[in-house]
Amino acid sequence: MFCVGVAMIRPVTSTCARLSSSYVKHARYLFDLKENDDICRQALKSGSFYVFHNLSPFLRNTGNSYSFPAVSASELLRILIEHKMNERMMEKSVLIGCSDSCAAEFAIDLGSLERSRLERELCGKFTDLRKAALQLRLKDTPLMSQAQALLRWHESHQYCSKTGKPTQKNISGSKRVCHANGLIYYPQMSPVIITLVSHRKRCLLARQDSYPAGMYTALSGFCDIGETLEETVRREVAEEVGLEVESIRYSASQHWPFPNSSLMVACHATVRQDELCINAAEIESAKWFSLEEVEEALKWQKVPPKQEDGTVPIWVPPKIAIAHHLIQEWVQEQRAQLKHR
Ligand SMILES: NC(=O)C1=CN([C@@H]2O[C@H](COP(=O)(O)OP(=O)(O)OC[C@H]3O[C@@H](n4cnc5c(N)ncnc54)[C@H](O)[C@@H]3O)[C@@H](O)[C@H]2O)C=CC1
Ligand SMILES: [Mg+2]
Repeated sequence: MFCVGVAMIRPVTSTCARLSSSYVKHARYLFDLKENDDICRQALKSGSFYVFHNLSPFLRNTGNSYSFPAVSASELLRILIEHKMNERMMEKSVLIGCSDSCAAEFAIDLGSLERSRLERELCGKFTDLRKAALQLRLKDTPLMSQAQALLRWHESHQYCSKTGKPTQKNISGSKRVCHANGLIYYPQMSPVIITLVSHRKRCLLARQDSYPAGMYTALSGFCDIGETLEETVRREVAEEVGLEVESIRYSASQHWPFPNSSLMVACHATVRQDELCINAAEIESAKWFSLEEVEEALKWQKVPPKQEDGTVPIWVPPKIAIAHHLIQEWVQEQRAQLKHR
């Protein structure tokens, strides 16, 4: 048996014999859902739906934490009918994944329905994405961010930039097509590098004037067109703090939904010397930090309160940000080096 609700429709790719790995089966089913409108339309009838209202995700308070719950297809249909909406509105959904048991998962924006009534019916609240990202369990935030990013992309790509005519999404929402000239638009992410620069036993953290008071983080910047990631690291470090990068080491990556979808590529870099020349147009302040100072900054789980002198202690981005991961990684490496000395 392949998957619930799609047995009658022949999948495009899943006919390969001996797909033993469940991960591979899962990936192939997702491919079918993305590419085949009939399979995806069928899956809409049995899938689950994460709901948004004007791009704010729906969260439910579950006592000591918040969840990002999904509604079933039948529940969504009932809501649409009760709110006097056409049931074809379900096709405004975008595919965001499928469960281990191959039940398709969609996201839908119910911004045209009355918000407070929906919140009462679903027993929760539509919450601004930034606030929601801090309230939700860490493991649930990537799905919520991905869903919002895809819905936002569709909302802002309704017209062809060449012909000015409306574009039409395929059922899964993996693309939009301009039928006037056949142009296909795919959801976009902007590549951004984030680099934790270090020199001997200290690392460099910086802040922009738009950051919350006291928050320092690693250097970041969008890739210019035609640049490699390594070139972006070198340019951004030179541009922002006037240092020349000596070596670069890849660490990890992350989808970041604020303010538009970015693919954050996180690296460690070392520099030849430590004299800073800060570019005031981009950076408000940048400083070298010792291991002890970074450990102190990492102690704050949320925005620290003001001290008696009115200043806010130095803190670093929360765990949802890949910057936090980079800084933690550096701390661990420093501690390991101390042990081996
Ligand atoms: N997840 C994380 O840990 C972190 C994420 N970030 C994200 O990284 C991104 C880049 O941060 P910045 O250092 O401010 O970048 P940046 O140093 O490149 O400066 C931003 C400027 O770059 C220009 N720019 C070039 N391409 C752009 C594009 N595709 N979209 C928007 N602006 C573009 C604009 O003039 C913009 O004002 C931001 O979206 C920020 O939210 C930043 C730090 C930590
Ligand atoms: Mg920057």
